[in-house]
Amino acid sequence: MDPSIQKHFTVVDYVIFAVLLAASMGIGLYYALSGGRQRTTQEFLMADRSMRCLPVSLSLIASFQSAVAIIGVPAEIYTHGTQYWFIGCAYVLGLLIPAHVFIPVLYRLRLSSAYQYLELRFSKAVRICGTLTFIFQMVIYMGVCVYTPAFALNAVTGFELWGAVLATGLVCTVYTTMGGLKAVIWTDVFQTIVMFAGQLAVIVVGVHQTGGVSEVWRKVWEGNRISALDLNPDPTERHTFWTLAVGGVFLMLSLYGVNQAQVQRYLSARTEKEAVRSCYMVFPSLQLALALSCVMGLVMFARYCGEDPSDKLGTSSRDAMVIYFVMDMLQGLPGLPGLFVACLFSAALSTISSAFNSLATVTMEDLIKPHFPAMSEARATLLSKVLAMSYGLVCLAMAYLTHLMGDSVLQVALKIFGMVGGPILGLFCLGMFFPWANSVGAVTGLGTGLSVSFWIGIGSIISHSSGTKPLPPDCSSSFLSGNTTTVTQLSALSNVTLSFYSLSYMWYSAFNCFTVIVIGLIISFLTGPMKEQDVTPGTIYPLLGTLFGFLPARLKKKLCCVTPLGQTVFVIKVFHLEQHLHQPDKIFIAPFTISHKIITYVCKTNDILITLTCTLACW
Ligand SMILES: O=C(O)CCCC[C@@H]1SC[C@@H]2NC(=O)N[C@@H]21
Ligand code: NA
Repeated sequence: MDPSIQKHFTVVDYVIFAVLLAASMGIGLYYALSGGRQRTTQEFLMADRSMRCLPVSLSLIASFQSAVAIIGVPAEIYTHGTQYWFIGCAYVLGLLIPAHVFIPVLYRLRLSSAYQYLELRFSKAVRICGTLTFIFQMVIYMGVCVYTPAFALNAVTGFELWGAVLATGLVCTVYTTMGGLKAVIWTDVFQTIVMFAGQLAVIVVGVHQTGGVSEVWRKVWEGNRISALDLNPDPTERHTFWTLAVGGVFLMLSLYGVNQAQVQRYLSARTEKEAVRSCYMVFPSLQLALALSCVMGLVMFARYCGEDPSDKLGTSSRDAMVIYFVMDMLQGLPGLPGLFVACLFSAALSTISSAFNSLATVTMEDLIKPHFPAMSEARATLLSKVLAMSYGLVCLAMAYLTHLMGDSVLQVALKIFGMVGGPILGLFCLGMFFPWANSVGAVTGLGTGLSVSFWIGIGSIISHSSGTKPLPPDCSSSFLSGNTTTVTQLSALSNVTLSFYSLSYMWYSAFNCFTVIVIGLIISFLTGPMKEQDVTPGTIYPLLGTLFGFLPARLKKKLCCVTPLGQTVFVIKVFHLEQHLHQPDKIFIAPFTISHKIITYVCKTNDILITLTCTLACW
């Protein structure tokens, strides 16, 4: 780092940063000493299921909006243009489906851990697999979230790297351990406000110092950073409308539909309606968060016109460059650098605390309580606190692992979600939408999904086939070419495996989700599909019942009467004539809604009589 450009904090900045940490601790302490004083796991892990939709919705945003997005998205926009902004289109279905599919099923089962669903629907083994997969995903993700702000600060301000990591980790562990989910949710609310404030400050000052909005727009436009709608269907193309708006839906479902950190927030809402409303309220705030970080990237581009400050910064990472830009903008304004650092750490703390708390919850609910049913409430709560602490230490170790990953932090985080979150999403979809899926199919499907996802994920890192060359850095209009020769186009000439490895990481969630479902179904059919009566009521979401839901009432009435949570089944009963027992020895169940009338089609072959009966009513 060239000392002449090293940015330093004034006392005011340190004070603001310290105030942020103190405020978070204060909220944690308040909830440790008020209410039920966190004496029961219902309060510690589920906030007494008493939360209203506003704090829940702000906490839902905070959980997956960390320093990774605050730093990674501007770096992405600076390097590749605004194509990434199209991920905002994925937020529509990415929140509607959780609100109307996952929340109703999971809320009505009154769970504490999302993975209890897997035991109800499949078996304990499936639940354990789901829990362990979730723990693996969140521990790595937490490492990235702890490491990112510390690394970025160290790169620009010489801020002691591991000192910052320790400070963040410890503060977070303390208030999460003491205040439980209530403290985590209310600190998330406070930290989300600080996060937006910090980003806004940088944008306002940045635009002002770059010569005003029109000047910024001109440079950004001529620098070819406003990406057109890229409808290229090539799945190896890193960012296109399809990979972001469609692939992004599966990414959102894996986070906002079935991830324990979010499910726990839905379950902590007072009523199902409050939970659904909180999901709706996430939409505008998530769009705002996305817009702020994208605009920050554009302002940064207008400021530096894509020049590569690697030599000055001593690191080629665009992530560090974002901090350099911020310190450069806010340098002369005492307090603002401190505000941005507070914003960075707020984003990190709110994500890490959510991760800690959800990890402690699933470890208690899924791995410990089932083996120690007689454990006293006091001991269980104490153990939950010890778990939160130990996860804090594990994530510090994972922070170091991130140091080795090298990729842009946004890319690392999104890859983790795709590689591990995708298969978990597939497991839940297999359970909810396919009643005849069984436990063997579920476990095999998950195992296959994870193996394939790591094969692609690690393969892409080793073969360096992922990633598009950055856009030409120049601001002048001469670079309006825009057709960047991507690595993948070159690789198209090579054999299939390479292009298999160069599948865009934005398709990982969708691809892995479908792998789990397809393998899960095949194995289920081979090992004897589940029978209707064996499926726990309330664990199936009758897909077609809802798809038909939009039909006019008259037609719907004719098609199927509406009963709450009814199971709609299409039963195929196979009788072997010689037995004449009329005892079906095979029943296949599919969640089709054809009609509630009992229609029996009989087809006689030489020795088998098959009756198709469509029964019952739809959702
Ligand atoms: O910020 C992070 O820690 C992770 C990167 C963003 C995660 C995804 S991207 C789509 C969705 N929108 C968000 O704000 N977070 C998630
Ligand atoms: Na956060």
